[in-house]
Amino acid sequence: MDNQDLENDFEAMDDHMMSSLDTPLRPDAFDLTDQEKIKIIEGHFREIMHTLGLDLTDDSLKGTPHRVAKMYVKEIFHGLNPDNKPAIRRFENKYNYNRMLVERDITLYSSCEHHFVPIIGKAHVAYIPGEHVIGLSKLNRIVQYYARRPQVQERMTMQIANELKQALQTDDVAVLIEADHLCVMSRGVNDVTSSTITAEYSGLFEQDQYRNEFLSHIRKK
Ligand SMILES: Nc1nc2c(ncn2[C@@H]2O[C@H](COP(=O)(O)OP(=O)(O)OP(=O)(O)O)[C@@H](O)[C@H]2O)c(=O)[nH]1
Ligand SMILES: [Zn+2]
Repeated sequence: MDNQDLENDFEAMDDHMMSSLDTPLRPDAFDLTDQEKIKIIEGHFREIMHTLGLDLTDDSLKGTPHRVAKMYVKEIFHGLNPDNKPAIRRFENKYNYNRMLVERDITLYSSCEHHFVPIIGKAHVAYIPGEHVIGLSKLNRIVQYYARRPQVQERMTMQIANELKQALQTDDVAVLIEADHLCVMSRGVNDVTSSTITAEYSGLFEQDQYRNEFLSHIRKK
């Protein structure tokens, strides 16, 4: 293998690493309107319920296909559509606040992409402002946007960290997610006590001093 091959190989690897951070979407993912998606999903979900043997003329069940379809498109998978990405306005860091800002215990509801059952947990995020700050609630909104799609926890953690870096124009960000996966708790291995922790540290947070400060803040109650 000559140098050029090696370089091409690294580039391909880079591309792969970049794109593997994105939620896998079809190129024509946004050709349908929300209303069209709801209609199609409703039909498929009716089929699933019918196949399971449920009586769709029953008063309590007949609205379920539509409810599930609307919930998928408008609520729990709302973050698949980039139109729903939170608008984030950057403000000048007028106060020159340059210590750590931690937003802890952010409620996180997501869905496991392997089983389509809930992932429930908390996200803790931190950054060290450079020239810019953003509104506090935008940190929660970024977490919620990436949570509201079929996910694996590792990718969700990285997606949130990357978005924070872009929004805040700094590499000094930390994200830690602790979550319970219903697919582990209520089926399969049926383990109700284990939980999953993932973290991403970049910039100054790669240093022990900053990482430990972040960890001590999120441990305090
Ligand atoms: N790495 C990772 N794995 C996950 C996540 N959520 C669910 N999984 C795992 O995805 C795996 C899917 O594996 P399979 O063996 O195909 O699925 P399964 O037969 O239902 O597996 P069991 O859950 O062991 O019964 C399971 O081990 C899940 O626990 C996640 O966020 N990250
Ligand atoms: Zn799962």
